Amino acid sequence: MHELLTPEEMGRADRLTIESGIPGFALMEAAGYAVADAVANRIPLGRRVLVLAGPGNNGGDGFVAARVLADRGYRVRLMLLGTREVLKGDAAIAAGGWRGAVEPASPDGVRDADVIVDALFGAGLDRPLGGIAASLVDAANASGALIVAVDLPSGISGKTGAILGTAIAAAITITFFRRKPGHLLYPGRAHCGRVRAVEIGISDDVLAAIGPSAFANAPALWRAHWSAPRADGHKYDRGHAVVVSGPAHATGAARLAAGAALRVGAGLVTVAAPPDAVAINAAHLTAVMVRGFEGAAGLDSFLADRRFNSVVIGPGLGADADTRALVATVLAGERGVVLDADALTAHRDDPAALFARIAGRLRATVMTPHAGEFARLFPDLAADPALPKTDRARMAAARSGAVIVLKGADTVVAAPDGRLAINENAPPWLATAGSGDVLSGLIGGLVAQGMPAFEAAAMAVWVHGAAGDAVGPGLIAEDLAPAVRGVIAKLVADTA
Ligand SMILES: NC(=O)C1=CN([C@@H]2O[C@H](COP(=O)(O)OP(=O)(O)OC[C@H]3O[C@@H](n4cnc5c(N)ncnc54)[C@H](O)[C@@H]3O)[C@@H](O)[C@H]2O)[C@@H](O)CC1
Ligand SMILES: [K+]
Repeated sequence: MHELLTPEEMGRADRLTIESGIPGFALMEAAGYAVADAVANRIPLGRRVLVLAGPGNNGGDGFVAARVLADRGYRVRLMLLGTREVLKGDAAIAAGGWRGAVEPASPDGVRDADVIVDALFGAGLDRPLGGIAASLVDAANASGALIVAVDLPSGISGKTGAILGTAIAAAITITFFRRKPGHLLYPGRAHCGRVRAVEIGISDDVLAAIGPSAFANAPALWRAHWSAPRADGHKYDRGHAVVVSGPAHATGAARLAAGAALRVGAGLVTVAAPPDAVAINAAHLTAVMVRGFEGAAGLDSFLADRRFNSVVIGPGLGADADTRALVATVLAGERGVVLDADALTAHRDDPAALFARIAGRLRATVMTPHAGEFARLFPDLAADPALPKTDRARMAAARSGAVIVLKGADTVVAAPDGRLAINENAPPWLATAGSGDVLSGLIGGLVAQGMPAFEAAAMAVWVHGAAGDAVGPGLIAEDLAPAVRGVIAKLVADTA
């Protein structure tokens, strides 16, 4: 159930199902029943329900839910946005089954309800809410009633999670078949409350025919590409990750990354340090090894050892020409590379030169920008307000040839081939100094173990979120690597 469908893909799922012989109204009935069940599961019989129905099929679902809830003994009122004549097709049939009064839309009438069923707009929302629709939404939000949204909170784009005008703040959202990107992307996510995707009679064959390319970031997406150590295994089977350290005054980031790479299962991890930073790194590290190198030429001979199979570079380095030279050296080798922080910012004046180096590579390349770093490398994509975060990440991946981890509360991982994962397990405690260094180390550790770039990046983002969740309030970056242990243990147990 980790596949996501855009509203457009969901419309295709609907059409393919209807073409296969299932009437559209059967889908609407199933949808309306599921909404009624969601209300009935939480609210005692006899309570007051107000259904806000819109002019399209989302409103049709609302009519069905109203009928079912009234039949079950709830006191149901229904308010319609527009006149009955606007209802077409299945929505008109659904309205025909509703025996109660149809109240005209009026914000003043949005009161005296324990529950509001928001069936104003779903997948068909195509412009910002204004006028009476916006007033109804604002009145519902202010009413204090528990709001159950049908498919999407009205005003939220299912494709992008953007608020179009104003939007319902739901406690529960019942969506159909599969979730939509707008349920996972902010600000939409914050408006959905708890989201449940329910079956309404669309078959998995339809899913296969559509071939979704966006997914919620869950173990099902990458678990098959990661394995626990073999019983007869050896540390040399688990890869050797390298993390490049900054100078003496900026070494902590590399150690955070190195510790994370080791915890997530790399067999060996070495911090490659400039001469002035060897001693300080060595003083702080135990299982992680330290070796010195001097300049790009020094790093090049260091990396001549083919057993190193991933390199994390950027944290603590400084956004300057020396860093660009080190990055060029690292990218010239045939091993997985994670570019983070200053390795990205150092290329702000000529991102195309960086992308040209990545283009020729055969091995995994992952870039992990936060929004600011992203804007430095992809200023046009960042500045285009019409592009949702998903499209920005996808276009950046296609342009650069790297897997892009566009970080944030709803981190998006995009592959150059268009595959996309939206992460949803990161707690706000992760927004703290050094947290990103840990993430780049996790990716480097997984790439060292032989995982492909997209799967490694998605798994690392998920492990990072789960570790952050395990630590909880008061989290500092140093807590994350130790917490990875429990996350991996649970992953192994769950999929044993
Ligand atoms: N696609 C499917 O598989 C199924 C869809 N169903 C329901 O159908 C919904 C989609 O139905 P529709 O495509 O009719 O779309 P909606 O019911 O979401 O809305 C479409 C109507 O709203 C109008 N509209 C859009 N934005 C507006 C705005 N800002 N202000 C005023 N009017 C606006 C449109 O002109 C159109 O009349 C889904 O969200 C879901 O609830 C369900 O019945 C079950 C099956
Ligand atoms: K809705």
